[in-house]
Amino acid sequence: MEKVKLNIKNVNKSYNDKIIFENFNIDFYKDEVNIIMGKSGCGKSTLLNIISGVNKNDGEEIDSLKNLGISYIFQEDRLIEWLSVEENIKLVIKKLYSKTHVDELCEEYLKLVGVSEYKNYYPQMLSGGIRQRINIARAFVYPSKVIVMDEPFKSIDIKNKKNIIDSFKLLLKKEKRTVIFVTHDIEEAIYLGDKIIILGGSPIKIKKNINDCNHLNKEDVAILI
Ligand SMILES: Nc1ncnc2c1ncn2[C@@H]1O[C@H](COP(=O)(O)OP(=O)(O)OP(=O)(O)O)[C@@H](O)[C@H]1O
Repeated sequence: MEKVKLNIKNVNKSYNDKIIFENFNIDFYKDEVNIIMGKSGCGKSTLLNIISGVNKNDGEEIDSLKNLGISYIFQEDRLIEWLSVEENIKLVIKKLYSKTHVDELCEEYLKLVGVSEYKNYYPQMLSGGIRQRINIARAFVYPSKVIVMDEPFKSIDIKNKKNIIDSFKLLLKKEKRTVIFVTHDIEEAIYLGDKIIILGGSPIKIKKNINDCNHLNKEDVAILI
């Protein structure tokens, strides 16, 4: 079956006199994990910010993904320190559903990422790994169609990283979302990605679209970055 694509067209961005993007087009597979890779400073975060409508495109406004509803997961979690874990989760859905349903969803998602026992804790009482799991649960509990992730597992130690990535996979298995995910970690990209897009050059071009990530190995990808 032909995969459904989300097309982003005519991205333009310059900083001072440096052109980062010039009439740049990119496609993402709907409801799959789209990984974006490329050398440091090439423009990955800039692209995420434009396609999600956080930053303005230079020139004509683009048809961004904003209208689909977006959840963000960054390297640093954005938990609110003065709210408990449970309150942090409920905050993003309390206007959408009845109180009973909000309670149910909160319980369900905290359980899915394995942190139910911390529901009454405050973020500063928790480790970075637990905080990031809560952050992921919060991104998923909100009924967004798109999840934008910018190196979310970068500062997590290897042991916790594996657990967190597995929680993330479990959430994706439960419900389909279009994930647009920037990472420098090739293993992470191969493990999670359905499509890997490698960016490079100045202005940026797509150096390679890897549309089938089965049977890829680290060296295949490393050589392309
Ligand atoms: N607000 C800004 N003002 C001026 N230059 C900027 C600004 N934001 C980004 N840049 C420049 O644009 C280029 C792309 O930056 P960007 O952060 O998008 O790269 P990146 O690929 O995400 O990098 P990394 O992998 O290191 O996170 C860099 O040269 C950066 O210095």
